[in-house]
Amino acid sequence: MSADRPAISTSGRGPVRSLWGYTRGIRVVLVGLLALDLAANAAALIQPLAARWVLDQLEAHRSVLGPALMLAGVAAVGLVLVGLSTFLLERTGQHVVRGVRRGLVGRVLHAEVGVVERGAVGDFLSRLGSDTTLLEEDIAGSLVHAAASPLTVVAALVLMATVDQPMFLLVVGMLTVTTVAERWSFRWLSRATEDAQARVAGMLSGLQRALIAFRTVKASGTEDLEDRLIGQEADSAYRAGVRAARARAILEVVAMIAVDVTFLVVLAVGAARVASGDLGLPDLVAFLLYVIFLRDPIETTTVAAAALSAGLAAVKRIEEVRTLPPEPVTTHAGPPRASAGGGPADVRFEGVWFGYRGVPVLRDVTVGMGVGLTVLAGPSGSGKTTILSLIERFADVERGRITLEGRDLRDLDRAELRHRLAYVQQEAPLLGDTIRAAALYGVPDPEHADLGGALRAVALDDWVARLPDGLDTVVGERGVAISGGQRQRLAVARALLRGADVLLLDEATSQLDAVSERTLLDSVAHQARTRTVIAATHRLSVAATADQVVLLANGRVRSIGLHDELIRGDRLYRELASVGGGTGQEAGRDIP
Ligand SMILES: Nc1ncnc2c1ncn2[C@@H]1O[C@H](COP(=O)(O)OP(=O)(O)OP(=O)(O)O)[C@@H](O)[C@H]1O
Repeated sequence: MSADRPAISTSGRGPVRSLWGYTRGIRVVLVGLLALDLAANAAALIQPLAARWVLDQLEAHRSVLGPALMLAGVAAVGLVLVGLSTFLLERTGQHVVRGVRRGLVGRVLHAEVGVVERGAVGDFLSRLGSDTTLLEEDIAGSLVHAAASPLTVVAALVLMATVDQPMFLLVVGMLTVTTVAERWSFRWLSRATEDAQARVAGMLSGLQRALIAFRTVKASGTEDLEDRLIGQEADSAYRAGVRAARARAILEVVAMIAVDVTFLVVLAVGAARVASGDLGLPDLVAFLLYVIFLRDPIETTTVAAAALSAGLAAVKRIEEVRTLPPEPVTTHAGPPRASAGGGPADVRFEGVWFGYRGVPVLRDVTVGMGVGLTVLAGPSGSGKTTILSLIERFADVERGRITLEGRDLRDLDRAELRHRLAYVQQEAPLLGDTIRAAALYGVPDPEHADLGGALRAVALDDWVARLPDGLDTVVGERGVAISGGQRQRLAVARALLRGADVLLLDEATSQLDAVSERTLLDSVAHQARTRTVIAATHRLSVAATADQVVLLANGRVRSIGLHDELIRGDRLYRELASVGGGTGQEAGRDIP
């Protein structure tokens, strides 16, 4: 199969709205956390006033014990509140991210086959991993702080206004200039973060591609080439990361300069006003303490806003996966006619047309496939796998219809349909870490499944018996510890155990030796006595025992008949049988 892989399309919703959407269900908690954060900040806000009280008491030669105790008490309460709110914020962030991650996994697994196959796997992984990690920092660090800290700044400003209005206006002016300057850095930061995340995704996709084809990479001596290509993505991610770090550093420095310059200006202006008698010394000290106090919420606001803009870049990428369309649900699906294992199920294609993104692949295909073995033959690219995919409803036909027992597949619930089918895909990947788990994967009633019988049917029983751990032998997620032929046979065993009415085999014997293939074909033939077995293959040895052979060429049904009939009557088939497989669509065009 071939497939070009365009990037995952962008979603229409703005990232801020999406981020807000993630907090559904915990908004009350967030409000509580905001209150906690504000209480912690309020405790800090009281301190300058308490300090002024201490100074006033000193000036008036009165006892400072009361105000001093209050100062210490407020500081202690403030510290406890800060610790509590930091922990609860982190926990809430983790909670939100868990929900987003689970949602993403569900989305990808329930999306349409075509949509997922067009996206690069590494890209999905990076969105699930590093993008959601950024989001976690974002939620914990910014949502609440970004709301609480500006409020604290406003409260500090209000208190400043009560102390001295001219100096209050001075502080407001300086903060306004700072905010405008910071906006530039935010944009810069957001772009750089988005770029860095996309590069990390590119790096993961590249590595994943190279690891899947690891032996080919080794055999082709292209380790250095792959190293360079993947390394380039890592370099680009580094450069984007540095740009983001620069923007973040500038932001923080701008914020700190603003506070420091404001402090100096307030000190100079305030000292002049104290000298002229317009301002009392305790007022100036309280005012200066407020300016120093501002450093913290301003820094927090800046860091939170920086995390927010970085997080929003991640949200954008997360949303692109979260909005993947799921496989459409058949709302008008009626009750199933028979359950899996319930007997004969014929599949009919009636004038079926289908293509991938506008390029026709199947053209007016009409064929019936009932109980027995149907072999789909034809040159490479003639549409054999596509026929199996359409039966599984990985995609729907464009024109015509496919029926199962007379009912249009589009009228059947997908899950119900797939329950009645068993499919062995070309690469026969194994899911499950042991032989037992791999063979029972997706089997409806694993406790009562005849595992031994299925392994015998595919001639794996002797091999398994010789293994020290038998059925519990670990074969690895991708079955790398076993040979290609054994993997195929295990995949067929799994399909047999599903007890489905229709068995779909895509090149399921391509890696088997003649003896193993014979054994497997006998099992298939046995299955075909009561079931519909449809096998796409280049190995026309399979076709010799078939009840019918459907020869495809250029997406059309060229001939239907028994193997011997086609050998006698079709030159293309004869050629395919003699060379053991087609070499391309050309064969279909050249031979009349
Ligand atoms: N996901 C896809 N996106 C775009 N084109 C595709 C996709 N899958 C298959 N095709 C194209 O459709 C045509 C038929 O492919 P298909 O895999 O059905 O052929 P096949 O007969 O099974 O080939 P083979 O024997 O080589 O496995 C090919 O030209 C292929 O490039």
